Amino acid sequence: MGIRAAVAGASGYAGGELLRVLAGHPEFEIGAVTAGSNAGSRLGEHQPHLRSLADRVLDPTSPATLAGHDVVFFALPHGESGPIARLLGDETLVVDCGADFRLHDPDEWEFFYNSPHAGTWPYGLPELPGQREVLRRTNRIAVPGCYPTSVALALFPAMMAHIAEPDVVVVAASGTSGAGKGLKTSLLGSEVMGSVSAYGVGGVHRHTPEMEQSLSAVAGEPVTVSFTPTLAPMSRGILATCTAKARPGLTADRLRQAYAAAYDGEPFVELLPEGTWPATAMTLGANTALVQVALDERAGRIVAVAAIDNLAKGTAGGAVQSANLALGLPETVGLTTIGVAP
Ligand SMILES: NC(=O)C1=CN([C@@H]2O[C@H](COP(=O)(O)OP(=O)(O)OC[C@H]3O[C@@H](n4cnc5c(N)ncnc54)[C@H](OP(=O)(O)O)[C@@H]3O)[C@@H](O)[C@H]2O)C=CC1
Ligand SMILES: CC(=O)N[C@@H](CCC(=O)OP(=O)(O)O)C(=O)O
Repeated sequence: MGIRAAVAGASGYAGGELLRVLAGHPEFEIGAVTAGSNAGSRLGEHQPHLRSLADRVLDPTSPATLAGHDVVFFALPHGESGPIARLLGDETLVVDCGADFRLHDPDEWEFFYNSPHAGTWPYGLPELPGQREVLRRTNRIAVPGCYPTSVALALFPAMMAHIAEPDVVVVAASGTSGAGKGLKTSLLGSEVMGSVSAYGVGGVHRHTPEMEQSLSAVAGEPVTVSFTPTLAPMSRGILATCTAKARPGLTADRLRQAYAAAYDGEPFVELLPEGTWPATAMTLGANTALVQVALDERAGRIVAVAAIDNLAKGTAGGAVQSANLALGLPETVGLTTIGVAP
């Protein structure tokens, strides 16, 4: 008998990707699959690509339907997981793909999410210094946001090596699945196709404090991030272009050495060969983050670029990677670096 896992929010994009990963994972057995307004319907109506699970019926999302599992993955809108998670016992590993438990500072939470802070759980990004050990000893995991995953992986080596000033500019492009399944006019095919647009401009996007939290912890000093998200006409993928002023005397060799050292032996993050730049298409369907870095000597800035699949390393793959650690399994089991193309 495998590790029994429930997925709350199974009709959504993140829930669907969790089920795709779990269905191919040798240690997991899929238990309850739950939803909100779509409870009572067949999973196959919402996730037609998950053929072997098509006849499963979605239960309502409640402590009763989620009880009795070894692991519960939440893929609900933020604000929805906290009240239910509190009622699950310590014997259950709870992994929240939503934002509820990511931030340490309650004031930052209230400012960006306009609701009371639910609390803080260990952050599910094993690549951050010391985080793997934290995740091996926890029964609660806050999965990072998709943009913050890409930005932390692009910049933490520079912050850790103290070769970058703590003042960062990020422009990142996301595919439309990042916004979830909810219908929004700006996400209609006719609006998105053939155009790239900025949104959440001017320090108002809720992922900004999460990026600052990770980078500040690694740098050992407050790091400010000016973040501009953009929406690109693709269904999956994030390409984050991040720059920070270089500390005096930094050389291109020293910069590359810092990144090579940080990612040596990492199973899911690859520093690409010099001259090759990440593209979202290189990561689709894989739990991979691809990183490249250069020193812009004219401007005196470090330029780091990361590509991920927002639903894979950016959500479900990252969630399973962290859950593997918390369950004492090999970190890589059930996850792949082999993507799909075109
Ligand atoms: N999409 C992405 O790239 C990423 C998403 N995440 C996070 O994952 C979570 C889910 O996102 P995503 O899959 O994109 O969103 P979707 O809108 O695609 O799916 C939301 C899911 O939550 C269910 N749901 C909605 N409201 C309620 C409720 N009140 N009670 C119970 N269930 C409810 C929906 O069920 P129903 O169909 O019945 O409405 C659906 O299953 C979010 O917190 C998001 O921030 C994190 C990183 C990246
Ligand atoms: C394209 C798009 O709209 N992206 C979403 C990313 C949010 C996401 O999924 O992250 P959370 O887990 O923090 O909700 C946005 O900018 O709000």
